[in-house]
Amino acid sequence: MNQDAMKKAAAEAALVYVQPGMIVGIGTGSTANHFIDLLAGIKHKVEATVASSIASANRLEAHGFRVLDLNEAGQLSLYVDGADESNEHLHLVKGGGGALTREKIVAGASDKFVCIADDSKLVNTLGKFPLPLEVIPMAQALVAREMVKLGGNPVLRTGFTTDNGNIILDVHGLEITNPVEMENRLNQIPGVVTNGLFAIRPADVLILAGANGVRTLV
Ligand SMILES: O=C[C@H](O)[C@H](O)[C@H](O)COP(=O)(O)O
Repeated sequence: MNQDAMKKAAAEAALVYVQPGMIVGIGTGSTANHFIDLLAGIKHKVEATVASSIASANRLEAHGFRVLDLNEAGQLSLYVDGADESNEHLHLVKGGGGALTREKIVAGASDKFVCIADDSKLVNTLGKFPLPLEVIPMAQALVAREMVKLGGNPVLRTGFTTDNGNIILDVHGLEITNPVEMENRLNQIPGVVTNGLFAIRPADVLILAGANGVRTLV
């Protein structure tokens, strides 16, 4: 099974969390795209969706789903999304696709966060995948200096603007031994809109697909 087939298998296993009449929060990225396409097969169960990016909203609408504004939808029962890394505590690094801010908002408004991934994403210590920060453009240099002080190497994601009109700094080489402490610390830096650590609000369920099948961590 190749990596994309594993992503699809993880997405398929998440369908059981969709109950009739739900408004489902939907993530962003290639694994979330598989989930959207598979969800279309049980569209009758889904009352509506809330998307974490313009790209996912477009894909959902192309399948004929109703896509609501989060303020209109209120608290959601379920959010399904991929990740770039997870540890065994279901602390995540996200934002490889640049959608981290809206993802963190929708995850924060959801009772259950089901993360779907191929099993290469499970790591002992987070941080091998460069940590994305969404940054207000005028704070780029300030935030970059703060990252160097923390031992990181910030790299501007060139030619990329987030759905919120901001830039992304990908921070290489950060040692993330305490993800909750690091997430809190990065949240204090002026100009950082969101950091890609999802540790204060981790996933509730992690579905991992590998060569030997699918397993679930809770
Ligand atoms: O901003 C993007 C998201 O956090 C994605 O969920 C993450 O990058 C994983 O993407 P993929 O499913 O394409 O591996």
